[in-house]
Amino acid sequence: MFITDIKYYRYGTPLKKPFKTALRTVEVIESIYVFIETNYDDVIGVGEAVPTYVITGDTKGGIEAAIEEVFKPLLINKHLTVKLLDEVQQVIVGNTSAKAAIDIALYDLLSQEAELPLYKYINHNPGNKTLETCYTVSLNEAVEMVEDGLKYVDEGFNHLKIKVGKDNVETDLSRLKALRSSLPSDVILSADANQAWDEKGARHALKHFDEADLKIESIEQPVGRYEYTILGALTKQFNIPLMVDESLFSTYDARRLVEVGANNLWNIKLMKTGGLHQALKIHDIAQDEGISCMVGCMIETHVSVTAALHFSLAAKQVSRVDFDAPLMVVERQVEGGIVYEGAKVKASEGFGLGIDRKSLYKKVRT
Ligand SMILES: C[C@H](N)C(=O)N[C@H](CCC(=O)O)C(=O)O
Ligand SMILES: [Mg+2]
Repeated sequence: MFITDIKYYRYGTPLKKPFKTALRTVEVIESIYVFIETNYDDVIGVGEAVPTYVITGDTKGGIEAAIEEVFKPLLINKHLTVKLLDEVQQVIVGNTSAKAAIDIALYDLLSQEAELPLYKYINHNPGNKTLETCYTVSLNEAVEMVEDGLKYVDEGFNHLKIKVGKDNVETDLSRLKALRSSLPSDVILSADANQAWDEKGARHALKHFDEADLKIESIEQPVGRYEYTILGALTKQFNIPLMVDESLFSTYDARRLVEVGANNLWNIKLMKTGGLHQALKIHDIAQDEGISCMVGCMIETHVSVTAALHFSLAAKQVSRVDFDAPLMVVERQVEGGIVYEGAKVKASEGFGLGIDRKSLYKKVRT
């Protein structure tokens, strides 16, 4: 099988309500869907990138330029082989979202060719596991956050990830207290600060989180992306487990995080790693170090989140997932792929991603 063309299309999917973090507010998922065509008319690989420039540095124009100027010349007229996965990572630095879309589409093709669902094709520490996604409560006033939290619990979600870090710590804690006292006691609450604090601010916040005794299961990314040493020091100093998110893009990051002792929990996302190929390498480092991983997502739709699900099913260290973004949309654009049953997430039948590629292609092209 060889690659004949690569097509890509922008497509906006409105959210039911704005998604708000300490870093940004989003109202529409701005996907770039990628289709890799082959010499077999009915065999296409599909991928997705999103422009989360505040985290990855990737814009819509940048993603398209990387595909047009770098990945098309690299891939068109090449035979489909596993070697291409390495070449995609090496041909350009950065550009992890464009790499993710291409890597996902290549994995979709490779697993279709092998006539296997993607998670079986990866065959990397295969294990049968049941995964449940958490649901994120956006940063709003306490009353609205409690209202949202109650709704998500009612819909079957037992783990809520609460966004913090935009206002002062006292305000964050009053929101968390309101949630803790309004929700059933067995609901797991975690927090995500999205790099909100400097070192002093993080120490102040984590001290108060420890003292408040609100049974917050973990807190994600208290400080900026390159603050590896501070993350290590905070991990050692405070009781609340720290989850690394924005500081973990590459195997370099993973090794740095191990060195400094930021080893409680890692959040792996395909838009940061440039797809599954690098995510598996980060996973291997986590496995060697006994670090438990969550697989998360940006504000993405079903295509890239389905790829993240297959990765999670195949990767032993992945014990939790944050796949709520596709549930936030007004109307689902993609048929097939990830199946949600309340909080439970499953892969659909079918080879590769199990997505109806042709109907998506038809929809986004017009
Ligand atoms: C959508 C997911 N639940 C989530 O919270 N992801 C954020 C980043 C999302 C974005 O800004 O697109 C995270 O874990 O930091
Ligand atoms: Mg996060």
